[in-house]
Amino acid sequence: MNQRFDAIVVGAGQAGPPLAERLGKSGRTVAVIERKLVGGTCVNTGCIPTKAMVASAYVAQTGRRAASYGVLTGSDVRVDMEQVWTRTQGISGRSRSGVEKWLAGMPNVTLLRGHAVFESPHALRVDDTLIEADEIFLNVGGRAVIPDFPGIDTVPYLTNTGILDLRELPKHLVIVGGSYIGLEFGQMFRRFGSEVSIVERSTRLLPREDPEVSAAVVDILQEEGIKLHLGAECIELQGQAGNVSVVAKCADPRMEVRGTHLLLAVGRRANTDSLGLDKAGVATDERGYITVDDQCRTNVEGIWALGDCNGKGAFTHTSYNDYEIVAANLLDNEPRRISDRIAAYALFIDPPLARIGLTEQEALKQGHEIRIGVRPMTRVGRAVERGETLGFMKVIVDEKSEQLLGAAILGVNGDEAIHSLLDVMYAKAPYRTVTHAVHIHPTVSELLPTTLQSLGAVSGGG
Ligand SMILES: Cc1cc2nc3c(=O)[nH]c(=O)nc-3n(C[C@H](O)[C@H](O)[C@H](O)COP(=O)(O)OP(=O)(O)OC[C@H]3O[C@@H](n4cnc5c(N)ncnc54)[C@H](O)[C@@H]3O)c2cc1C
Ligand SMILES: NC(=O)c1ccc[n+]([C@@H]2O[C@H](COP(=O)([O-])OP(=O)(O)OC[C@H]3O[C@@H](n4cnc5c(N)ncnc54)[C@H](O)[C@@H]3O)[C@@H](O)[C@H]2O)c1
Repeated sequence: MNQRFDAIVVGAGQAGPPLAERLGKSGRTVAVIERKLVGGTCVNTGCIPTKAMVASAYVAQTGRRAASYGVLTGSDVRVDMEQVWTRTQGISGRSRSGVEKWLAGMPNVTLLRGHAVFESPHALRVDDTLIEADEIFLNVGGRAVIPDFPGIDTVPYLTNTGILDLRELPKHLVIVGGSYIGLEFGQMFRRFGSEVSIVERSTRLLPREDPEVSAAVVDILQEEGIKLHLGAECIELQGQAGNVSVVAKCADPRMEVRGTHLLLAVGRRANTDSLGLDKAGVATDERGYITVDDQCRTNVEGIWALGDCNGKGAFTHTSYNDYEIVAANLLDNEPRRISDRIAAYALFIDPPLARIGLTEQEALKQGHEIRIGVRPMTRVGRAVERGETLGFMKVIVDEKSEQLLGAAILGVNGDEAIHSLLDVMYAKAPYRTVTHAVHIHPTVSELLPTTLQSLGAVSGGG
């Protein structure tokens, strides 16, 4: 059977549905093809379920600290994983149904279920149906990398997907990978009551961040009893269900970490290997990401790639921004570009690490003359009042342009407060816009002007 549409969107993740709506409203007939769950990674196995679980973990931790606030709870804090699971699935499921209803109500849009594979540049096969269109938008996302560690075929492991199905608390969770996924799950399960060990190849956690950020995150996690094993080279897996071992053979000294459950969190890869891209002539890079220009256009006329699969971002907000860029260029005659985007992300441990723009290391490497302002959260009134004083704020300013180059807030409410700096960066306004602004007392944001008034000496440039 053959079906023809004006446009096809492959994948109903973060960019596909809003783009389908805009295309449908423009009068085009649109097919959205989804092989699994509408909403993609974020809604079903990523941001939404993990942040729901992080919330449960936060309450558990606050419960343990209750007495220090003068609140008497009367018994030890215990976590019922079955109830955490039910709550998490409820939040994720309601979000998915919302996207399903939204798609069903879109004018000119048809949702087709199945795995899409190219047969030619403008035709995709879904089971026994050939679907054709002049315009094709790929929003196929990614999945967890499964590393080829010796033992991987015999030792049971979890990824970000399987760990969400746990209904009982692991006694000892061993995590390979000390970045976003490893650290968010690591702290969360520690707070639920598991022993947690994190095994990381690099000699420091979050190696892309400035060293003092990595060091402060180490302190936060170790303080909660998480065991960190850094510099873990040449990993080999051993054991069976309930008794797993991660051995780092080249570490000096050789490391062996035993536990009951194993989570692999060593990165993501694009879902481009089963898409038949060769039949369409669509180019990918050496890691399998679809090559795109500044407007998400591939090398083939009439084919675009948006979201995680193009390798230009790895977050929900970057995927959504790709939709905005494609819609602006195609439908609104507005030349929006990926390169206009400022790096922004948060790691949702507690306290969160929020990051925008350049790190200090990146700014220096790019030859900027910079000035740095730092303020510990112990000197932020709101943090003191809340009894959550871990972390610090750091701002990086370009000496010549007087513009903000980047910032990090590792601290309570940092994930919200950082946006006032991000908006000033988008406005390309001088940093004094912030120092002259009057912020609300008592908030974390209130101390951002003060931090910018205390910039240190100039460094770099030469
Ligand atoms: C554990 C975890 C936590 C995360 N937390 C955050 C967070 O807090 N904040 C944040 O910004 N980001 C977070 N992310 C990242 C975020 O989830 C992704 O960046 C985002 O979901 C990418 O969206 P996307 O639209 O590119 O792809 P996806 O959401 O992955 O959607 C792609 C869709 O395409 C479908 N598909 C793939 N191939 C085909 C095919 N051939 N035919 C038909 N359908 C196909 C898939 O089934 C999927 O539904 C997290 C990720 C993980 C794994
Ligand atoms: N808060 C958020 O926004 C959020 C949360 C979770 C995930 N995500 C997204 O998911 C993506 C994937 O996250 P991730 O944490 O799996 O990957 P990542 O690429 O961020 O980090 C992988 C980590 O595993 C380590 N590693 C790689 N190979 C290893 C090996 N052989 N042995 C030991 N350690 C090894 C790396 O050094 C690195 O620290 C992120 O890039 C992010 O975009 C975002």
